[in-house]
Amino acid sequence: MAYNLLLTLPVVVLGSLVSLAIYRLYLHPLARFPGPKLAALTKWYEAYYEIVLNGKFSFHIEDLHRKYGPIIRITPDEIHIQDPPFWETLYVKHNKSSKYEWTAGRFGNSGSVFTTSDPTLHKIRRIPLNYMFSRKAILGFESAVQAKMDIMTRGLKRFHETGAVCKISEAYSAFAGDVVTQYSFGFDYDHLSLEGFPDSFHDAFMAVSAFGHVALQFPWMHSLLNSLPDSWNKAMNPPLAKLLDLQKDLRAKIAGVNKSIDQGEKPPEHPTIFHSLLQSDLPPAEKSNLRLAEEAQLILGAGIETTAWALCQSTYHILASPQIHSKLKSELRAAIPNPSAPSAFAYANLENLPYLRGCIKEGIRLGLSVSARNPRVLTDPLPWRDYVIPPGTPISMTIADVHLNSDYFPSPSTFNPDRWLGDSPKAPDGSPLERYFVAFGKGPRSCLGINLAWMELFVMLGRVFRLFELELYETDETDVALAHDFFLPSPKLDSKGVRVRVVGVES
Ligand code: HEM
Repeated sequence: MAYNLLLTLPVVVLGSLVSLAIYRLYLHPLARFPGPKLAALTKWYEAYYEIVLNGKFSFHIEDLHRKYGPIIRITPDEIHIQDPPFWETLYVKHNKSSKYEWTAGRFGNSGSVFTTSDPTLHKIRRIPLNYMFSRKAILGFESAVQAKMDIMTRGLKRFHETGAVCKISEAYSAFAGDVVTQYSFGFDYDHLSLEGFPDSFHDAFMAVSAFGHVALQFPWMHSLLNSLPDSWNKAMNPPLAKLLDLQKDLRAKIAGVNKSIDQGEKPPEHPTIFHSLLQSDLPPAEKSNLRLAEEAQLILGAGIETTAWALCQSTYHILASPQIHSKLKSELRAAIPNPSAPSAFAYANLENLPYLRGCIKEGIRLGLSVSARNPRVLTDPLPWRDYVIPPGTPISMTIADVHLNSDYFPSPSTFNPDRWLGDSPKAPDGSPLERYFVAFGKGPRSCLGINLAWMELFVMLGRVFRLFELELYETDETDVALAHDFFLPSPKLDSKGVRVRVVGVES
C-alpha cells in the first residue's frame, strides 16, 4: 500500500504540473499575448529577478517590451502595457477597478487605503482622510512646516560654520518624516534637530520596501515575523528597530485618542488621523486598533521617502548644472530680495515661481516616485488596439514608461525645468504636458498626500537655494539614478547619499 503511494504520488504531482503548464501556455485566456514562455509558466520568473537579482524585474520588463512590443504577458496572469496615452484609460476612465489583491501583502499593512483591493471599500476608507489632506487643511499647517524649515536652516548654517560634509539626503528624510508624523499623529521624533542630520526613517522604510519582494512571493512572511518577539526582528534586521518602536508609539497614541474620545474630551485644534478615523462614520470594524495602526504606517511609508527622494533629485540636478543653478538663484533673489523679512519664504510666495516649479517637477519626474508597476483589475473586458484583455486580469503600467518616453518628454533623461515653463506647456503630441506627469498617480487612487508634498518641496527648495551656496561633494548621477526597484526607487546599494558642502550663506 505504502509502496503504491510512493509510486503514485510523484506521477500525480508531475501530471498536475504538466497539465498546469499546458493550460498556462496554450489554453489560458492570456495565451495569445506576447511574452516569454517562462513568464507565462510561472511566477518564479518574476521572483528570480526581484529576489535573486534584487529588484530588477522592472528593468527586465523594459527589455521584454523592446523584444515583444508594447503589450506583454509578464506573469502567468498579468499583462503589462507600455503606452503613455493609455494611462488615463486604465487609471482614470476605469475608475471603479480593483487593485490586484496579490499585492496587498507587500508591506504587511493590508488594511490600509493603498492596499485595499475593492474600490467600494477603498472609497469608504479614503473619505475620512480626504479632508485632512485637502489643500485647505494643509495650508492651515504651514507654520509647523516652516518651523521645521527653521530647524533645517540652523542645521545647514552649522555645516557652513564647521565646513563638514552634509548628507543632505538624510536631512530630507528627517524633514519629511518629522513633518508627516507631526501632521498625522500630533507628535514627531524631531530627527531634524539632531546635530549633523544623522538619523531618519530612511533605512527603515527602504528595508521594508526591499523586503516587499520576498513578502509578495511568500505571503505568510509578515505574519511569521509579526509572531516573533521584537528583539528577534531587531537582531535579524536592525533598520527595522525604528519601525517596531514607531508601531509601539502609534499603538499608545491610538489608545490615548480612543480614551480621550470615550471621555468626551474636546478634540485638539489640529486633529490626528486617528481622530479623523475614529470620529468618522466608518463602521466599527474599520476602527480597530490594528487597522488604524496599518493606515498610520502606510501614511508614513508613503509620505517620507517619496518626498525625500524628489528633493534629492532636484538638489542633485540643480547643483550638477551651473546654468540651471544660476537661473534658479536669479529667480529666487528677484522674488525674495530680503530673505530676513517675515514671511519671506511663505509657501504662497514660492509656489508661483515658474522656474522653481520646473525644478521641482523635473525632480519628481526623474525620481519616478514609485518604480514598481501599478496593477488594476477590471470587471469588464478591456480593449487595447487589436487585443481584448479578459476581465479579471491584472493589467499594469509603470511610471518610468511615461516619464522617460522621448515621444512625450524629449531628451527624457535630461533635467530640464524649461520644459514646464509657459502657460500650458505641451507635449510633442499637442496634449498638455501635465497629462503625462503621472508621478502622483491619477484617478480615485491617486496620492492622498499631494498637497502636503507640494508644500514641503516648495518651502524646502525655495529656502535652501535662496539662502545657501551649496556644492556637491563626491556625489554623481549614480547616487540618484534608479538601480533597484524596491517599489520605492533605490540608487546603487553602496551609494552614500546626496552629499554637499555649504560654502556660503546669503542674506
Ligand atoms: C513627492 C512626493 C510624493 C509622490 C511622488 C507620491 C506618489 C504617490 C503615488 C504614485 C501613489 C500611488 C497612486 C496609485 O496607486 O495610483 C501615492 C499614493 C499615496 N500617497 Fe503619495 N506621494 C508623495 C507624497 C506623499 C505624502 C507626503 C503623503 C502623506 C500623507 C502621501 C500619502 C499617500 C497615500 C496615503 C497614498 C495611497 C492613496 C490611496 O491608495 O488611496 N504621499 N503617492
